Amino acid sequence: MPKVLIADKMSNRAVEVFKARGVDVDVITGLSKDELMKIIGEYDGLAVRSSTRPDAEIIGQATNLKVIGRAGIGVDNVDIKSATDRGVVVMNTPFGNAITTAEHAIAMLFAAARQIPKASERTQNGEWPKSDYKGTELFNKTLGVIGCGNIGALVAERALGLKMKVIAFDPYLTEERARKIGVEKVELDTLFQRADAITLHTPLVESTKNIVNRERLGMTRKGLILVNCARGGLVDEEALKDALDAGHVSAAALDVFSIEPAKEHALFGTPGFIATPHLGASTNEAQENVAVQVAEQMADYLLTGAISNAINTPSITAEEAPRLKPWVDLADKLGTMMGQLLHEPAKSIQITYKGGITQLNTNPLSAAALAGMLKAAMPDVNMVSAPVLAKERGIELTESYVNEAERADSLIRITVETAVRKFAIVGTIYRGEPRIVRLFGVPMDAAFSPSMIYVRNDDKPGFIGEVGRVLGEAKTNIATFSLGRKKEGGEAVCLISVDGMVSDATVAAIQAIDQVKIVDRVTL
Ligand SMILES: NC(=O)C1=CN([C@@H]2O[C@H](COP(=O)(O)OP(=O)(O)OC[C@H]3O[C@@H](n4cnc5c(N)ncnc54)[C@H](O)[C@@H]3O)[C@@H](O)[C@H]2O)C=CC1
Ligand SMILES: O=C(O)CCC(=O)C(=O)O
Repeated sequence: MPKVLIADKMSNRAVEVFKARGVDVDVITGLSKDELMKIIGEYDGLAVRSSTRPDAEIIGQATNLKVIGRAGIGVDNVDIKSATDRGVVVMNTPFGNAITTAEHAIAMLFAAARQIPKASERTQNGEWPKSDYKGTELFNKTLGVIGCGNIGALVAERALGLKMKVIAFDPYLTEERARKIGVEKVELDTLFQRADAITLHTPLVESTKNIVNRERLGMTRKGLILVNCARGGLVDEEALKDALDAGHVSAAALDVFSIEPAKEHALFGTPGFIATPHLGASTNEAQENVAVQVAEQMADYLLTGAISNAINTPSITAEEAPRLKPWVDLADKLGTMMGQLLHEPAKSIQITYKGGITQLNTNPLSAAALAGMLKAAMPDVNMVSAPVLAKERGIELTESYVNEAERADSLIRITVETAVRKFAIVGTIYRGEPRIVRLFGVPMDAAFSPSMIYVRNDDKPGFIGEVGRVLGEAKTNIATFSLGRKKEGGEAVCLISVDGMVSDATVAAIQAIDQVKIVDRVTL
């Protein structure tokens, strides 16, 4: 039974889902990095929010880990590269807390426009400071949305409902989508120049770091309201403090900070400044949504191989997973065989899908073939890490699709090119079993088995008897013997399944047989 650690506080619904699905689950929150490193090796899955930060060192100790699930959207607390290199799937829950976070941004906008927190505090202190708080009406004002994805679009829709004008900057926002949401797509500087209020909804990446900086704040209208419920680091906090102190920015509401938890900050106490402690996703509804979703996704993956909302590998739906399984297995076996028979580095790999299989999601099959091929040199590679590792090693992957397949309903052909040769292996599934139907240009029909001997020989009499003699003398039992040849008397290929692997001496004895050109061992 797979075992999962929930390392951050999340709704107990996650535990209920894991248990109901047959996944063993421990909830241990507040662990130090050292404590987590000591126990992470026991777990197949790690579920986190934002406090736990699975970095390269933690992932390095996670010898059984298959999946990290983020109950939320931002995965900036997870070292995705280390996870990918170790073949660990990283998944998030992209929609479960989006509405709640959009509502928080709108709440922050109102709170900033009317300075509600300070007015409330002073009223409750008995001051009745009515004349100190003349706010800003939002009606008819222009809201600039930076990042118009899930949450940005939800904020835009709500602001339109408040009868604000909404302009948006997002390099990936199409005119069509902008029209559908009802926003005007503008350039970044235009947004800074035209907006009465700006709200941020991008991830923190190189292009968004300090996207609100001193220069851009200088372009804005006097009295600007700024809201950030996305990520700390999007706003240059020092420049914001100066703009608030100068009265150029009238109010700013931050839910997120460049360093969290932000227990002390230069902005604290600045007039017009409002802070919440990264509460964007903190509602019962959102927390239940993300907890249930992350537990279901992780359980699906651990129990069935279905992958949803993964950041670092293609998705496989729950319906697809069982249909793909035999083909993933075939692709892995073909790739593994190829990897063991190649004796020089691959430059490129071409995978051709033929027949009915072209209707399936072939991304996982290509990843499995690559993983199989790389396994000879990198035993820990898997479907998640293989595409990245292949790319890093300069191996070019191309995929092609042919509607018709010869001699079978569906075929997978893997062709690998090295500096000196080009090899191809073709396989199919017949009656539920993976089979090799062509090996290096020679038609054959062979099953895969854990130990195989591959021989390339001249098609001349006496060969089979000689191989039988060598293996008999080595006390090696032959399970199956498959032969194929291009033409009578031409080049032939032979795959022999044996019980247990043969020794170097046996390989040398086969190599010494007259007709033999090449002998190799394949272990699956
Ligand atoms: N405060 C909180 O508790 C929460 C914060 N978040 C954060 O909110 C942010 C937005 O989340 P979603 O809308 O779900 O993400 P999303 O991926 O749906 O949208 C992000 C948008 O930013 C855009 N973008 C990327 N680079 C950009 C750039 N240089 N300039 C402008 N736009 C750019 C993308 O095209 C995309 O449309 C994320 O950083 C997420 O981590 C999400 C949930 C809760
Ligand atoms: O889990 C949380 O409270 C933070 C949510 C968040 O920032 C996210 O989902 O990106």
